[in-house]
Amino acid sequence: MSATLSAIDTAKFVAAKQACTYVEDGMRLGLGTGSTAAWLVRCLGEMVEQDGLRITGVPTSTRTAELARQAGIEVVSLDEARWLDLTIDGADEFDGELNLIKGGGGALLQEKIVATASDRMIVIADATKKVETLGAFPLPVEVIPFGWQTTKALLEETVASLDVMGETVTLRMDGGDPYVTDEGNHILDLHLGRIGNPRQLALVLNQVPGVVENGLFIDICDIVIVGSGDGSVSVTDINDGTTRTGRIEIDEPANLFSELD
Ligand SMILES: O=C[C@H](O)[C@H](O)[C@H](O)COP(=O)(O)O
Repeated sequence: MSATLSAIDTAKFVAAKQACTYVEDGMRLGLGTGSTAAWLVRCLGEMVEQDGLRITGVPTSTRTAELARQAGIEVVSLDEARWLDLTIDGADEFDGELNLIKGGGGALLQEKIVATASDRMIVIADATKKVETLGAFPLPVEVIPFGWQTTKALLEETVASLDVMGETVTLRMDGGDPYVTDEGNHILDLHLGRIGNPRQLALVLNQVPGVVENGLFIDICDIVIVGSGDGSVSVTDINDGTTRTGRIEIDEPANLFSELD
């Protein structure tokens, strides 16, 4: 096993490390899902173990719950926590207004509920996630299994009348079977190419019977932290309109990397 992080893992790691500077003792935290959020969970676990940080975490998927427990983080349900100080999560795309596409890993429903129940949401990402206009990444929509083909047809009809480039809708598969979310639902991926009006689309999609939630996060994210392979980070805060840059020193990547396996 190599002790050197790849540029993409370094970018994710430094973004996660920078996000940890927002975490204070006693906080109730929403813990995102995905490869970037996994770095966050590892970094938080290290702070719990080495610095005695006391936090409770509400995971946004069974995968993250398992990872958090392994990292020594106290895990509670959202109903136990009720309201959270901060949620830190990854994203598939974000634009200049910090609107997001999420759900590439299938966890959008719990992620949106948890982020919405938080005082603040921070997204951690590498630079590939930044886009001028959302939509190159297929937009995930969680639908109930009952009548999903009818829901798919209704979604195709719906997006055809909106300001988007493509209209193809595909059922996400897992091997030979439809992908099943933590809530027992399926995911329809909307290949839109370009989303002209994400705010309108987010509202319209949720009007289609069978749709549980869509992966557009509008007015939910407060801060985006972008990490780079050289250890630099940029922090954009939508509330005060600032972007700051800095650098994270990566002193012991080998130790953190060894926890990946
Ligand atoms: O459902 C998954 C989540 O929305 C992830 O946060 C998103 O897909 C980004 O994942 P990653 O950090 O692995 O690119």
